[in-house]
Amino acid sequence: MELVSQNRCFGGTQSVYRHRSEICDGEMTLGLFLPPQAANGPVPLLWYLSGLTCTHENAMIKAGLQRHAAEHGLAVVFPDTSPRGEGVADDQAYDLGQGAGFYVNATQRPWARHFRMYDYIVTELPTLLMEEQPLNGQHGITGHSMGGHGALTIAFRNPELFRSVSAFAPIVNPTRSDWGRKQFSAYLGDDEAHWVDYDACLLLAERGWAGDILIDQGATDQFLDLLRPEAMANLMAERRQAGVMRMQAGYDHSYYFVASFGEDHVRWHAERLKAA
Ligand SMILES: N[C@@H](CCC(=O)N[C@@H](CSC=O)C(=O)NCC(=O)O)C(=O)O
Repeated sequence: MELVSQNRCFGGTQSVYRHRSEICDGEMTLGLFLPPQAANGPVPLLWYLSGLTCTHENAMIKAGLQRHAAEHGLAVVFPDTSPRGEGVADDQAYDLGQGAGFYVNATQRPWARHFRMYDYIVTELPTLLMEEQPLNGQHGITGHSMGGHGALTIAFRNPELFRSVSAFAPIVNPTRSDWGRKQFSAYLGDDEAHWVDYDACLLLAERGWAGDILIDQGATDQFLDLLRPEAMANLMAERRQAGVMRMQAGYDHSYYFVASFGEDHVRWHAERLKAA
């Protein structure tokens, strides 16, 4: 990975790297926070997947996770939300194409060549980070909105890699939402059988999750009808799934909401990754 920038941050370092991705067939950018503890030996890694319109930078500069990660000795990676560049397919809408990869492996033209964010997060980037950074192989995953959808679906499908999971205002049931149906149709085609692997509610119903789950959701989020938190709440109750789902009074969908509950999420992951 090529270092783009590095800043001292809460006794650790906040870096930005660029690297060639074989999976996405192009250049990808990411943020990586290393806590002060990483100077003394490998540390666990928390993955933060961002939402629609975000780059690697939004959460890195707005969520305030570094202070809590430094306290608990966790590294945090902030990947981009899609491949980018002039030769990469895009759409004029904010919720399709660049900045809106939905953490799937696209199978349809013109997306299939570059839009392979599921494999990028699950296979290529973990390998690269483990090779080059002081990480101990314990991974937790969280994310916001589209990134919350990514965190839940990726954890549920890869419990051997991701030991802890949480989400902020996730899209929990994209096969029943306009934040999902439009994108899955474009990226995966119209056969809905191919969408099942990317829907957190459908995956949890089919596979369960052996650990517990933390979800925070603003009760006055402007996108509640698209996020469908009630589908996950009902399912968790039906399945008797261990976890905590909190409807936070007065909070919207913004990074003010994420920053307000970031400390709880970092602690959640630290407790579970250190116990692993
Ligand atoms: N442009 C749209 C919505 C954009 C938006 O709210 N993006 C959120 C994530 S939404 C789900 O994935 C976000 O994180 N934005 C970046 C930020 O820094 O706030 C609109 O305006 O309606």
